[in-house]
Amino acid sequence: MQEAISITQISKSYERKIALSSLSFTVNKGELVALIGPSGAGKTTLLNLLAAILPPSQGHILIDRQPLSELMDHKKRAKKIGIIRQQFDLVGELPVIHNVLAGRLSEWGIFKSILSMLVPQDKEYAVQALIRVGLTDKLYEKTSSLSGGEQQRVALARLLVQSPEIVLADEPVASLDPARAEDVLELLVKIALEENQTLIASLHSVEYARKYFDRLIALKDGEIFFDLPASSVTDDHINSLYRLKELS
Ligand SMILES: Nc1ncnc2c1ncn2[C@@H]1O[C@H](COP(=O)(O)OP(=O)(O)OP(=O)(O)O)[C@@H](O)[C@H]1O
Repeated sequence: MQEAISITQISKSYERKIALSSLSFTVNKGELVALIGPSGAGKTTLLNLLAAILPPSQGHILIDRQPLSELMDHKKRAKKIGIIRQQFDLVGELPVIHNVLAGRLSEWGIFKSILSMLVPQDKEYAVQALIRVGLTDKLYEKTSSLSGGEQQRVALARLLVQSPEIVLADEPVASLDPARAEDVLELLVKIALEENQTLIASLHSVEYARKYFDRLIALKDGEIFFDLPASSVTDDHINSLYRLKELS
């Protein structure tokens, strides 16, 4: 098994708050990992460290055995790591095509990026991606006029166009109703499998985590509470993970 991500003794503090405390684990290429745990456990912080949005206070992160801190070239990093979030990170005022093509920005120079705002460049990438997420007829629609589920599909299409090796998803379906949430999550996992991507997603739904992912890493109070294959996770594990302090 080839290693995609390796973290060693990672800690992160915000002023005096310790958000993550001495975490170590590795993730192999192509693994589907769900991060679960109560609110405030440190899931977003961990994903932000892996995306190099935040620096760790201590410890090392390796991506493909290279220090993440050395992966600073924007284009190279975009090919390695993509991120999708609950709030979609789309520009609502722009037509769908521009938001999808934003996944190509790291490939383009400044001139092509500006030109694309007038005449969309590499349009075929966007068309193909939108076909794969089931939004063929929405190319020129204003993004904010789409439903939440459709907007998250636009974000998935943008990720398809970016085509990173590792996808970090921070609560990707938290703002959707249950039926749409499951649809979008199923699509995210399907794309990861088809593209041979490594996927790490934080999820509030333990049910979806067990159903769609290979491995569950549970965080509690900034530490790993368990790290198990999805098939080995029992109701007792879940109950003690979410049990309130005063009851435990
Ligand atoms: N910018 C910040 N400044 C100070 N404390 C922070 C900051 N961001 C997060 N924290 C704290 O760090 C801890 C971990 O937060 P984090 O957002 O990573 O948890 P989470 O597991 O993603 O929670 P949720 O499921 O509610 O999104 C929490 O106690 C939080 O209050």
